Amino acid sequence: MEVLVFGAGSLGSLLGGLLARAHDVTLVGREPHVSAVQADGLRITGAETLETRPAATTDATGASADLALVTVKAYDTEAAGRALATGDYGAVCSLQNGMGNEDVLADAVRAPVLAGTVTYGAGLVDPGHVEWRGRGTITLGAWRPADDVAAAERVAAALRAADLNVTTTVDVRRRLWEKLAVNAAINPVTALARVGNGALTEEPLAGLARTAAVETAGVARATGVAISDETAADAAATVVRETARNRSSMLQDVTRGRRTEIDAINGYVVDRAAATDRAAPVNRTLAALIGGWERGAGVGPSGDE
Ligand SMILES: NC(=O)C1=CN([C@@H]2O[C@H](COP(=O)(O)OP(=O)(O)OC[C@H]3O[C@@H](n4cnc5c(N)ncnc54)[C@H](O)[C@@H]3O)[C@@H](O)[C@H]2O)C=CC1
Ligand SMILES: CC(C)(CO)C(=O)C(=O)O
Repeated sequence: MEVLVFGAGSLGSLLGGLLARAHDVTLVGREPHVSAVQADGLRITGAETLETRPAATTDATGASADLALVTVKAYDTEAAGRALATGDYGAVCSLQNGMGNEDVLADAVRAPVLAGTVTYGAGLVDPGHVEWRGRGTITLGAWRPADDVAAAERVAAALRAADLNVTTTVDVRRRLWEKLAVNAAINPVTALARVGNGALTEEPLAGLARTAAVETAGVARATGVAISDETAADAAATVVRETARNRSSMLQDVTRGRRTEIDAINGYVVDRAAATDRAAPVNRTLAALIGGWERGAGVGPSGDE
């Protein structure tokens, strides 16, 4: 299969490198990473060590592939959609955190849009070198009911052919909302308190994170997605325990002075709460504090290094 990975940063480089074991992969990224991959290939270290040689480019204009995986940060999805709209793809699949990405892509491209959640962990440590920080699972599904569910099965089979751990779901919206509850609970609390994920096992941060997750579940239900308070709270608490030694992506962003994905996480919860006449005071406060920091620190607009 021809696979284009739009957003060759941490996650995109890891998945693109792993997929290159079985498929014809092109990474779309930025310099100096792209030149390093073109010159010396891509090195993966960590959970496994391997060297692969995907193609790499900074310009996807007019490209075509059986599958485009989107792995840019949420604030770059519109630009990714515009670039992908110039090309021809069998399917376009977002593997990003946060909500709203799939709708942006579906409005931009003609191909079926798939959504996926990823619990693999990755970090780009040097140009041409990505660290595989955790094995995980990819859960995929078709975004719009009219989209071909068979496309999700084809993509899942292709990813499995490269030894990725993939499941499919007929209810990917629910899966995305569950992940949203986890990110809404952990990311801003760790970023604001400047603590690793494990600190959220103890009060007062445990209670704050739990309230953000439960509030997110209430907003999900108001939009027609059935997630119980317990499911959301337990999902967040489980991820806190399983990733106790990790620093969340939002904590890493604020400590590096980079834009965060707050708008697509707690900001999204606040928007959907307003649209369904619900209150989401904890998510609103967390979003306002991180958003206020972003404006005060002058980060963006692309958030890139
Ligand atoms: N890093 C991880 O372990 C995981 C990340 N995610 C999610 O995956 C998404 C990506 O995260 P990361 O890989 O960590 O971010 P990242 O910032 O490392 O990678 C994104 C890359 O996209 C590139 N990019 C953005 N716009 C571009 C454009 N127009 N043309 C070419 N390249 C472009 C940037 O240069 C950057 O290198 C986020 O939504 C994140 O929340 C989800 C699970 C795990
Ligand atoms: C699950 C979690 C919170 C792990 O750190 C994450 O997805 C992130 O840091 O963005």
